[in-house]
Amino acid sequence: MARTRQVQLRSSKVSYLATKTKATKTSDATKMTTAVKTAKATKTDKVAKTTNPSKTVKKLRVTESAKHRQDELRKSRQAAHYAASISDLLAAIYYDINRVCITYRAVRRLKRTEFLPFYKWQFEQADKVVRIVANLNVEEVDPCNKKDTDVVCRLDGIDLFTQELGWKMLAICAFSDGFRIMCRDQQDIGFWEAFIDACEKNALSLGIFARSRNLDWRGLLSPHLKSGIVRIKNALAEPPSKLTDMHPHQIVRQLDGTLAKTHHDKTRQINTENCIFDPEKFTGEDPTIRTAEHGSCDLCGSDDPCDCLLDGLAGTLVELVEYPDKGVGIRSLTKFKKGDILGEYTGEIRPENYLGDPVYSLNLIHKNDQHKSLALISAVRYGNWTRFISHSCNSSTKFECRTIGKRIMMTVEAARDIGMFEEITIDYGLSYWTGIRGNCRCGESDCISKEA
Ligand SMILES: C[S@@+](CC[C@H](N)C(=O)[O-])C[C@H]1O[C@@H](n2cnc3c(N)ncnc32)[C@H](O)[C@@H]1O
Repeated sequence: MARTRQVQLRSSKVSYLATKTKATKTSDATKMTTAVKTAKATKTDKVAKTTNPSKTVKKLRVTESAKHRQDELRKSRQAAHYAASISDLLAAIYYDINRVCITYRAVRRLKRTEFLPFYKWQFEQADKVVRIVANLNVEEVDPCNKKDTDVVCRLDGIDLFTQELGWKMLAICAFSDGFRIMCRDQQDIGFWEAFIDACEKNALSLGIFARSRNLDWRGLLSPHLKSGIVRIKNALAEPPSKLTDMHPHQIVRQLDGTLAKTHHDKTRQINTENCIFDPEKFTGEDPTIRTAEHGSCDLCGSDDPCDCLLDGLAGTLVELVEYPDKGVGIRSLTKFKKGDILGEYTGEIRPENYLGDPVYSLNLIHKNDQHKSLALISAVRYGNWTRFISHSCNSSTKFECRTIGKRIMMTVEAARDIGMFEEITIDYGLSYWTGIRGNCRCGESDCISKEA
């Protein structure tokens, strides 16, 4: 039986706890840093009083730019030092938020009330984090207040986080177990600084991720409207999202940071989780229906049609991003392992000689005969996120033909481990780049179009 595995995304708690940096500095250390900074500032003031003012301004500027450079250097060293833990933590945050949103949707839309206690608990925990930081900004609170030590004990990092990234980002991240564990345990302010930097770089991505999945971050902030904290008021003044009615895979973050709806030749592209068979568009039986000639199920091994389904979890942890020279592509918001099935390539089933979609169509091939094409899967109008994967001459995924449950399908599978925030790529095949579609711009050293 072919090696297959549904994606096994690691539990956020476990992955973060495994990499959590040991506490090295205490909050006293932070106070010390502040004291040193103050002492330095006082020293500078003294210098200003005893020397020529113009020289001093210059000197101060030089000192400032040197300090800025030093600061940048220190930050980049910190980032490199903590990179692995931070990328694990960010993966945990996306994973946790996604889980909360899936649960919320199950309760609200599917009336799956058994998930309500989990959602309520997550909301309460997130609420505690926001409340503690809000209290801190209104009045001094005892950071070791017994009541709340289970949620947040270290206020330096989380307060800095809120100052730098704002209340909306705090409310979004507060829904994550991984983030809350960090708030409770992480005493190293250097780690917090590097983490804040990484979050800042991905703030837009996190914001879109939360908004397009309907995360109720406003619900956490609105009780604090009366607190007088202006930045909370400002965060809530942001107009409510227009993205909530759209599937996350119909929204693209463009190079200039703006959002666009997916389209091709002025026609909107719609998300579909399954292939669409229309007898008016394909003569004969639906070629995606499993028959004996397609062998056993690749998930359970059964020789008869079974109830196995490919779960779509991997697809919920990717985002659509515009890449230079290539158009829309796919950015991973988690880590995948070699062999993971990332998703099914979906679209409308068309005959093999269909010429209406030269850009997105893929052959549905026979599992036991790679040269036999059963149909075309045309994804120009209907399809899922997999249709946006760019080509690379050194790709991270590959197409496979699979028998799963009652169907046969083309899947996208990890050909090697894929890192957090990496662009997911696939090999379109040599013939793709010989026609009207221009040259490959993957930039790999052995790119097929390099000489072109
Ligand atoms: C299946 S679509 C992928 C999604 C597409 N980028 C979009 O914006 O909808 C294939 C098209 O993407 C672009 N593309 C993908 N990979 C590319 C690459 N390595 N170099 C240049 N263009 C690429 C080309 O325009 C190609 O025809």
